[in-house]
Amino acid sequence: MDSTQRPSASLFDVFLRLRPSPNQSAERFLDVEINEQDAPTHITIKPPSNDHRKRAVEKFAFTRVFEEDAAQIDLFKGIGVIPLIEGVVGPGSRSGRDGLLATLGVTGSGKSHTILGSKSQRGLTQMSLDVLFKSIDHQIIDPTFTPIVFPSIAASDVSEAQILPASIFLDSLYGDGQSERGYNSRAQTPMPVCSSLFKTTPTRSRSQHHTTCIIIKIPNSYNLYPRLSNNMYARSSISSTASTIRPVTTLDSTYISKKGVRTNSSSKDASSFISTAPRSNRIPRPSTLPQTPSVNDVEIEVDSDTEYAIVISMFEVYNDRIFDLLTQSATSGRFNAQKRRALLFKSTEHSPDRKVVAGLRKVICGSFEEALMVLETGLTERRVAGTGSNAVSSRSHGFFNVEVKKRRHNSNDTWSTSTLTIVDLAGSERARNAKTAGATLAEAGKINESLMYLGQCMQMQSDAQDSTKQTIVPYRQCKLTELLFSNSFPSHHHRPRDPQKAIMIVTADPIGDFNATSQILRYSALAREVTVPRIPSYTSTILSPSNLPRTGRVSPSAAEDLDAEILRLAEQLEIAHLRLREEESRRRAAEASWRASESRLEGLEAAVREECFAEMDARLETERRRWQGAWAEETDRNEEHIDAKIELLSRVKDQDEVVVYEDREEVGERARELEVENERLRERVGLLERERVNGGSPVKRMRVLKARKWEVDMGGESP
Ligand SMILES: Nc1ncnc2c1ncn2[C@@H]1O[C@H](COP(=O)(O)OP(=O)(O)OP(=O)(O)O)[C@@H](O)[C@H]1O
Repeated sequence: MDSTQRPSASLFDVFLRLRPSPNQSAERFLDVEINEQDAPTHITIKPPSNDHRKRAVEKFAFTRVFEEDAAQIDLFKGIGVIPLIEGVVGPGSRSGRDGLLATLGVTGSGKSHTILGSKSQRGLTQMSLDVLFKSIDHQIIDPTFTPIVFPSIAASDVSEAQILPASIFLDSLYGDGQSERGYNSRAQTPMPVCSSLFKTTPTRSRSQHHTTCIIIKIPNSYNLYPRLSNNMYARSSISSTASTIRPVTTLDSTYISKKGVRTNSSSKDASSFISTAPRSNRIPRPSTLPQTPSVNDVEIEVDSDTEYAIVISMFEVYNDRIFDLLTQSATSGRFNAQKRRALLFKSTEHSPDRKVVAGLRKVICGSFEEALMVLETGLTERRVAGTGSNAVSSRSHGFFNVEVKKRRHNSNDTWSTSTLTIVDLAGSERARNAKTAGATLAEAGKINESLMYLGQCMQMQSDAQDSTKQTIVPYRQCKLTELLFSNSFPSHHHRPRDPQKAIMIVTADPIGDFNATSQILRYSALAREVTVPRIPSYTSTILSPSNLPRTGRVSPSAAEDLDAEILRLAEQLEIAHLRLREEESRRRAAEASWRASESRLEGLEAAVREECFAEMDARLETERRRWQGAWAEETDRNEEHIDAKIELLSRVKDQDEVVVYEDREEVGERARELEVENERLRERVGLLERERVNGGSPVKRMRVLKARKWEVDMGGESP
């Protein structure tokens, strides 16, 4: 069992992180196999001693195992997050490659701690953002300072999103004068001092490009904050001429979102979401968030001739439905799932080859602080409810998307986009342990179901190791697996793209729930092995009649042997159970992929039918036209024939008498005359024919041409 022998096309690098336990004396069911030369990659699990039914020892292989003493920074540097960010940024002038970083584990095992950090420690998300912003600091384009770029950034979005700069987004939620001053100082557009309505003011972006934006004085009756009003008008000016600029209340989705595409939320005008936004004290303050571990020593390669824009969006998958985390008034502290509108994961007009979450609100962040505030805002919105297993348990799968847009410096090129997606999965749990009830129990059911599907998909990865067969990953079974895997395979569309690079961190508590943990390890590990301690079989000897005393009682030594045999049989039974469960999960996966293939076949059949019908229709039409042409030709010929007959008859009728020649010479003379006459008439017919073709009625001309064309099509010679 070697974790390094993974298939080259493996979907995830899988790392295991063990959670430290405050209770050092508790019995561990999980042990790490120490590797003298290298970092550990294997663990074994043994059922706890109080569980008498099971004795099988299972061994699992991971890309790397991080023990309890591993710090956040060890994870950050040890699992390949830095290459992942580099990939997304796209070193040099290369375009980026999407990256996915996710955590998986039993509830309370440390997923959120790893990915989002704690009160004192940053998580992988914050460290990734820090490295990203630090690396592109001087090349980042912020529409607050460079409003002219806003339309091009918005136009590069393919997901019918509602895009807005962070300053507007944050002000709309927290704009009661309590925003972080550090943040405000960046967004402070000069107050209008002009007496006229419009004034052009040169502004300077962080990257030192001179731009001009229009500052407009807004009447206070709009109940907006002056700074916000100015910002918004500055943005309005991008797409409007002075004469068409409308009051702030009419700033609408046609400006904010991509051309003409309106989402539910974006159909509200800006003032409505601003004026209804609650004014809360709970504004996230970057300065109070943890500053450690520091990633100042981490550098990634960026192209100096490139400018970047960072667009952040967040959503959660709750009960198999997708909800935007940046649309609700996060600071309200209340949550009303009824009011939230689920979003679709679908192909859009601008993204026909790839499904995207359509209609999200996306925020352009010009700085690390802004990104942190947006992240905190989304996290507040995320559904969090206390359960028996974990006091602050994630009840949904949270997705944090960082889109890195890049284009040549100072150019009008379109932006290319790569996305780093960070996922904090909800934890699996046993309802019995979690003591959940009602809606929370139903949530747990959905969470476990989606994780089961995820498990099936991941198991394909370890199965692919043993077989040379191409495995089909049944990822279309639920939203979660669709979102995680739909980008995992190479695109054969006209715009080929690399599959995403993905990292999965499995978190486990070595003294936690054995059953739940072992289940997750089984499907997430890159390889697995089951062993049972061998006990010789005494059954035949013990139970042989010669060994049984005549009294019918079993001697103490025979009883011990019997116990051992029962134990051995119980272990074999346990292994059989394990294998059965595995087979069942394989069967489910096979059924799912069978269903997926069936639906694909149905699609193919429909497409082929469609094609056949279209071809048949086209042929019928050609045949009909050909027949029509032939019919018209025939009619013309008949008409001519009848005309000729009539002419002949009328000529005969014009002759008063019929002359009978008896002299042979006279007959010959007359025959020659008739031949000459005949020749003359032929010439005349030819002349008339040509006239008819050149100067006849257009309809007749068409008929003749069609008939000739048909003769040519049918292999005849053109005249
Ligand atoms: N490596 C660690 N070091 C220190 N504390 C940790 C570690 N991992 C987890 N914890 C602590 O354990 C508790 C539970 O962790 P966390 O909330 O991250 O679990 P979770 O897996 O995200 O749970 P859920 O799925 O229910 O959201 C938290 O108080 C967290 O601080």
